[in-house]
Parts: sequence; structure tokens; C-alpha cells
Amino acid sequence: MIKFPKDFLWGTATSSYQIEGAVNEDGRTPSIWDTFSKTEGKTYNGHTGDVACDHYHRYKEDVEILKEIGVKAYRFSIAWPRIFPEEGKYNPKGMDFYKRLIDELLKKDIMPTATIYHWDLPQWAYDKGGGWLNRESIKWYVEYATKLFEELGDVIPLWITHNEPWCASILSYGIGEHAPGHKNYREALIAAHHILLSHGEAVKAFREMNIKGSKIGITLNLTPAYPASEKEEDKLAAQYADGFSNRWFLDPIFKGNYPEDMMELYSKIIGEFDFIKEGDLETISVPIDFLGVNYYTRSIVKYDEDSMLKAENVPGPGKRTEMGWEISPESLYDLLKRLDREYTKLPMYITENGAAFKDEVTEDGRVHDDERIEYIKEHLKAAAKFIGEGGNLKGYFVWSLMDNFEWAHGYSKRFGIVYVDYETQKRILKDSALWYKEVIQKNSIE
Ligand SMILES: CO[C@H](O)c1c[n+]2c([nH]1)[C@H](O)[C@@H](O)[C@H](O)[C@H]2CO
Repeated sequence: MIKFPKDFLWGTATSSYQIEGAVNEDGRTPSIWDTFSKTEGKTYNGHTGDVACDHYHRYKEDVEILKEIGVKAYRFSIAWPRIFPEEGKYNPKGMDFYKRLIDELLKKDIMPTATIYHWDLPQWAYDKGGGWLNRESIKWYVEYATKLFEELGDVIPLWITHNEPWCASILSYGIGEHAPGHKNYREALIAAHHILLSHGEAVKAFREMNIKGSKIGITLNLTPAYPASEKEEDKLAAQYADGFSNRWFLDPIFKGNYPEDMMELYSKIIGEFDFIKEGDLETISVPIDFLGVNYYTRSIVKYDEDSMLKAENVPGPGKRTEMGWEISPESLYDLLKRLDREYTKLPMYITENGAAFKDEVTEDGRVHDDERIEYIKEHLKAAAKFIGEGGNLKGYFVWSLMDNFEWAHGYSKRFGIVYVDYETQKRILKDSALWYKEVIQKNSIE
């Protein structure tokens, strides 16, 4: 049996656009994901977050489920377009939803953990110079974050400024798979810079407000990159893949500079880094209280002269999830050890880890998702090994509490430990939820 520390924070995670629905309710205006999902061909079968899991109306039932599972904390995100439906125009009715949600959580003794930005940028912000491409976005974001701190500050013990700046910039402005769907790498790096700057400015605002008992950090998606062979060129490919996925965000936050090798590589593609101003890196690297780590899989790369990153992914030997991601729990251990060795001794939380599998409701009305139990168990073993070696890992949030809108994949991919029948909005605790409940009760895994 593997025991976890006494105060280990067991949780689950969701995000606003993926579960709430009620996209036109109580003053909310469209986000870039409302626009993107309604654009022909952008999401699986044209799926949108219009209804999603109808969490906006069913939040009490969902908090009951959280209580039944026995989580200690629940990570959710706040929809910026509910709080500021127009530039500078605060919407108290939008804030009231989160106050109701938090009240329910606190009544059930569940710690609310809030992500300030999980990709649902207000459309009005995008309409003003491309959203994160516009340096003004920093000012808009700090106004939004400050209002959250004012209204919810001390009832949220863990504040996460951003979920995965890599996805909100590279995937969204560079690769084009996520909203707003641009395919311009210079724009991607500009967006990344402004998102990181907005993080730093929000942390400074948080510090000035001196919010007792609350901590602030950021969540990064980190994908360890391994060379396909011992060949020097494959090792170089892995170095660039690591810079692309990980160091471009870890270095400015923890070292106060962008990685030299990537600056050199990128300068050939995007030209001048004229969007980096005097003092920006000092702001981005202001001290934080914890690091959120989203881990799902690793990458294995070989050298490819023709690709921008000189790296081409090669499939790993492990089993895959429904997303096609290799299952590699040992890479989570490697990642945590590397973060501890090279970046930070601060408390870390695994703010997302989970998997999509082909879930179906069987005759007995249950969902026997043994593969998901296995996935979570193996990653918890990796986490426990790190903790056992003195690693400062303080908690683990399963992605996700419930099946939800999986971005460009719509509702075709199920990550939840709770099954959602989208026709009826019925929730069914999968076997993984019942297993996780026991893990939390015993604070250990077999
Ligand atoms: C490589 O996966 C990324 O780190 C990642 C995976 N995921 C995420 N980021 C997002 O934070 C969630 O909104 C997704 O629903 C979830 C599942 O796809």
C-alpha cells in the first residue's frame, strides 16, 4: 500500500466553457470559444459549449457529487465574459454565480480552487486588436483579476492566474487548433508574452491587496521530450521540443529570461522580438507561491531538418488513450524530478492528470472504466515516488470531474470520472469515481 502525506490535497478539475452552458444567461456575452465553436469545421460535428453539462443550473447537484466522492478541493475556472461582458463594465450577476458555487463548496467543506483564465477570452477583447496580441489585454486582465480578488479574494485559498499559457498562445495563435484559430507563429509568441506579462501583473496586484491565507500560482502544461535514439541529432531535436513545450514558459517565470537556444531558433522564423519591453521579464518572474502542473503524456522525437523545430514526433511503445496520447506514468516522475532539480522548490500541485477512454453505460447502469482507474493509479504511484524522495508535491486534481466539452473534439472525448448523458444531463459515477473515493478515504493506493 502507498500512503500519501496527511494533508495531501485530493481534487478534481473542470473549466467554465467546458461545463457551464448558459452562454447567454445573467449578462454573459460571447467568448472567443463561442465564436470559434460556431465557425464551420472548427469543432467535432459543430459541437459548442451552449449547453455543455448545464452546470450553471446544476451546480448544486454537481457539488453534491463532489461531496459524495469526498474530494478535499475542487478546481474550477471563472468565465471572464460573465464578469466583464463589455470592456470596463462589471456584471455583478455574473459574479453571483461563482459566489453561489463557492458557498455550496464551503458548506460541504470542499476547498474552492479558482483558475482566473481557462481560454474563454471575451469576444470584445478579441475584437480590439486580436485579444492577447494587443498589449492592452494585460490591463483588461488585471482589471478582471483585481475584481475577482476584491469579491472572492480570501474565500479562495489557491488562485491560478492562467491555465496553460502554451495552449492559449501556441495552440491558439500559432497552430490554429484552438480559438481564435490563427496560424502565425510570431503572433503565438506575442500572445504568449502578453499572457505571461498579465500573469506577473496580476500577481503584483494580488500582493498589493494582501489577501490573507490565499496563495497564487500558475498552471503550465508540461510534456517531457525524449530523443528517439542516442544520436546527437535526436538529442538536439529533444532539446528543441523541450524548449517549445516547456522551457519557453518555465524559464521566464522561474529564471527571468527566455531560453537562449529557442530565441535563436525562433528569431529565424519571427524576426525581431520587439514586443519584449524593458522590465517585462522582471514582471513575468515575480515570485509565486506554487506551480500547477498539468501532465498527460510525453513526446519522443527524432531530428527532422525540414521542420521548424528540427524535431518530428515518433510514436512511443506505450498504450494510448482515446486522444492518441501515450500513457507514460514514469515520465511524470521524470518531469517532477526535473522541475525540482532545475526550476523550483516551491509547492507543486498536479492540477490536471487524466485520460479519455471509450466509456459506455452497461446493462447494470454503470461505467466500468478500468483503464482510467489504471491510468490514475499508475500516475499516483509516480507522484508518490517523487514525494517519497522529498518532492514538494502537495496535491492532485483529476481531469476531469465529469465528461465535458473537449474543445475541438467537442463531446466525442470523455475524460470524466463521472459520466454525463448529454441527452438527459444525467450524471453517473463511473467506477473510477468510486475507486477515487476510496483512495481519498484511505489517503493511499493499493
Ligand atoms: C497535453 O494536454 C494538455 O496539457 C491538456 C489536456 N487538457 C488540457 N490541457 C486543458 O487544460 C483541459 O481544458 C482539457 O480538457 C484537458 C484534456 O484534453
